[in-house]
Amino acid sequence: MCFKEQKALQWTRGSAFVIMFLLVLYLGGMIMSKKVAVVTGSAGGLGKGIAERLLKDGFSVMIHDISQDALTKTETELKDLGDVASFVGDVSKKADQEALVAAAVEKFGQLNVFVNNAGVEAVTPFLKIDESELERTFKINVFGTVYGTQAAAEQFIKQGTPGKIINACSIAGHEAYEVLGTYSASKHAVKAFTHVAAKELASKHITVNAYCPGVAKTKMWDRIDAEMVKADPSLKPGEPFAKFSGEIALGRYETPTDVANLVHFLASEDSDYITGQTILVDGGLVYN
Ligand SMILES: NC(=O)C1=CN([C@@H]2O[C@H](COP(=O)(O)OP(=O)(O)OC[C@H]3O[C@@H](n4cnc5c(N)ncnc54)[C@H](O)[C@@H]3O)[C@@H](O)[C@H]2O)C=CC1
Ligand SMILES: CC(=O)C(C)=O
Repeated sequence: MCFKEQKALQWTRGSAFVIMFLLVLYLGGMIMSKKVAVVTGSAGGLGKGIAERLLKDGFSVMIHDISQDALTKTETELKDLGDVASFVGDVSKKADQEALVAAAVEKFGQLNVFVNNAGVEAVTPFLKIDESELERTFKINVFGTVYGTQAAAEQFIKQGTPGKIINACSIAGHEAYEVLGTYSASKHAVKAFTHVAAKELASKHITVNAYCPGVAKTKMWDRIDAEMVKADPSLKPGEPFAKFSGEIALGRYETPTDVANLVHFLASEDSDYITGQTILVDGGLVYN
């Protein structure tokens, strides 16, 4: 090979190396710049709707639930929408929440949004509320929200990036409803923790807000309806749901999409100047 040919070969090799290097940098940047969201309790109901919307928004999403079977089914359903992975855990256990954040970071490289969606209802006349109901409801709805917020905030601080925490509150966090005393109290506690976490974490560029749905026809409301009928035998199945949703000004019950539209906004840069807010998304039911 003559000197000219050797030079040309060297030049070609050098250029190929530079192009490969730039490509790796570009693809790496693309992967790292893709924002990552975790949604707890997202095997079904409102959480699944939120996960679906965030995937469509371009987030990589770690879905999560206590129910392995439901979670696997949902992951399969969502996988054509984008980067989705799943993690089984119990929000009421601090170690599970830390493991959830670690799994999201290991899978997708970072964390940007954490949605404390998982929650349970409790339907009992006040005089019959017992220790096990108080413990279960507060452990999942309140301890779960605190542990999720702590685990996510620790990760944002470690990354040195801003972050967004979005909690599931409820109309029951603004009003208190008969036979929903324990549930209402737990959602009032979620509201209080949303306020205080927003105040304490603002200096770290972490925002904390909540969505407060009204009456959505998920499995939760199917159970509430059944329990309300049990508590008042004069009611027929479907009547409690019809009574609650009949009071909605916009004339229809809520869908997961209605809730996901608000969470989409709270997860986006458009909400960067909003923190400590518990926003009603109820079609016109509670006004404050
Ligand atoms: N459905 C409604 O009308 C309203 C719901 N909300 C709130 O929205 C959130 C979602 O509600 P829905 O989708 O209706 O409930 P849902 O009962 O239909 O779904 C909740 C999901 O959370 C999971 N989950 C329950 N306990 C868990 C735990 N310890 N750890 C991990 N996952 C757990 C369940 O397996 C389920 O997949 C809840 O926080 C609820 O309180 C608030 C207002 C109204
Ligand atoms: C389920 C719920 O959040 C209610 C009844 O307010």
